[in-house]
Amino acid sequence: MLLGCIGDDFTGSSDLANTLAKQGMRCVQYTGVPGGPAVAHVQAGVVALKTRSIPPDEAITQSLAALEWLLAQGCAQIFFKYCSTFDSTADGNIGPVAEALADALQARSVIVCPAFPGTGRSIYQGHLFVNDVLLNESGMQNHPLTPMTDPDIRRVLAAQSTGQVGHVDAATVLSGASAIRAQLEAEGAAGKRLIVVDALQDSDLIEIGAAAKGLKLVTGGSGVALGLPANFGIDAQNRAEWSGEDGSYVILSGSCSHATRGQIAHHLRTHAGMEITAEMLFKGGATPQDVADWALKTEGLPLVYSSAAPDVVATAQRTYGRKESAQAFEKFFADVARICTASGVRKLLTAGGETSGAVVEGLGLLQLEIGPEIDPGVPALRAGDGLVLALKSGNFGSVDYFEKAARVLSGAAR
Ligand SMILES: Nc1ncnc2c1ncn2[C@@H]1O[C@H](COP(=O)(O)OP(=O)(O)OP(=O)(O)O)[C@@H](O)[C@H]1O
Ligand SMILES: O=C(O)[C@@H](O)C(=O)CO
Repeated sequence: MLLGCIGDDFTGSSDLANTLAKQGMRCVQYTGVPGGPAVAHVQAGVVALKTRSIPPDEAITQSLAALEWLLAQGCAQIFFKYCSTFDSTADGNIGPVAEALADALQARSVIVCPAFPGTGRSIYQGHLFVNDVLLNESGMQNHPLTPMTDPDIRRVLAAQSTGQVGHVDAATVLSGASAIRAQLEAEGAAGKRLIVVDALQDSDLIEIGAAAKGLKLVTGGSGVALGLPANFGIDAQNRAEWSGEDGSYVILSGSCSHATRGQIAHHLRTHAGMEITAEMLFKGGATPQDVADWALKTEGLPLVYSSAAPDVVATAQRTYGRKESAQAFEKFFADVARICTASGVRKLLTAGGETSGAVVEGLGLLQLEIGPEIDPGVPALRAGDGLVLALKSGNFGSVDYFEKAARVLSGAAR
């Protein structure tokens, strides 16, 4: 294994694996830290954790365990993947985990670059934009678990780190890989170990990737991984073969993100859907078995969703608790997925990082092979014979994403 990756959620991990696979790396996504060695042909291993919104000390412990396993597989470079909207709580976990990994690897200059221009996320003067608005005006200020209210990534990171935060500005990035590397070294030498790097477009990320050659630790969104495979001499033309599955589908969405809600509204115009509310979970009204039975007997692309507008989510959180309601929905979706796959569903689409993590863990899927891209940041995945999946990050995908994903999972073109 050449490149070892640690993802703080499951959809984000498949987003990273998608980028690496598109750049020709033979890549596998693991659910948590594997119990044994990786098979020999894997060039990039992505250990998917569910550490984005748990207490920082637990996130550090899990991330260091992943690091230990990846180093034992021979990885020369470690990549810590977090969200392109820098999703974090007030305490972390991006800063605490990045610092713990940097300590363990004795890394002096660590890139921090959440940019993903393909999905509209760019960084200019340390500020994160989503398309043409700042992060705190993008809808992310209403996220159920990690509301983002400050667009200055340097300030957000400094508040959750022990050390000072450095910066490589856009003008330096536009000057190319050597200038970026020189500024990274200078910031590191000045004691600023975590260094926010501006990036506006893919060509910036390729230069940042080239500047990262030989660095022990790189952190960011999937975009900054674009330039890393070339450092290992990987040919971008290498692509794994993909064949889909026959059989029925189920779509499960616990994502309350803006893009997902638009995709759901679009999908419900032509497909059947069942909404799950907090009241149904906490006061009774639908069991996972009832819902799975409905999905199993519904033709086409049945959608089960709890996705709701920010005021509905806020009311549920006030009434039942933020953590309690999140966990109740996640467990519910994992149970529905278990019943559906045990009853013959072969194609599973999930929306939302936490939701997808709960489903993949609930199904006990240990590793996922990476198939073709459905939409930027979302690959088709194979969990072994008879089950293919697509794990969609909340804000990813076009408005007709669910139908497109269904086509790719069945082996057709997008
Ligand atoms: N109606 C609801 N009320 C309260 N909480 C909800 C509701 N529906 C879902 N949730 C919870 O909100 C959280 C949504 O997070 P999730 O990561 O799944 O989606 P997302 O934030 O859109 O995706 P991503 O992290 O990929 O951007 C989950 O923990 C889910 O259980
Ligand atoms: O980087 C992103 O935006 C996604 O891969 C993700 O992590 C969302 O959960």
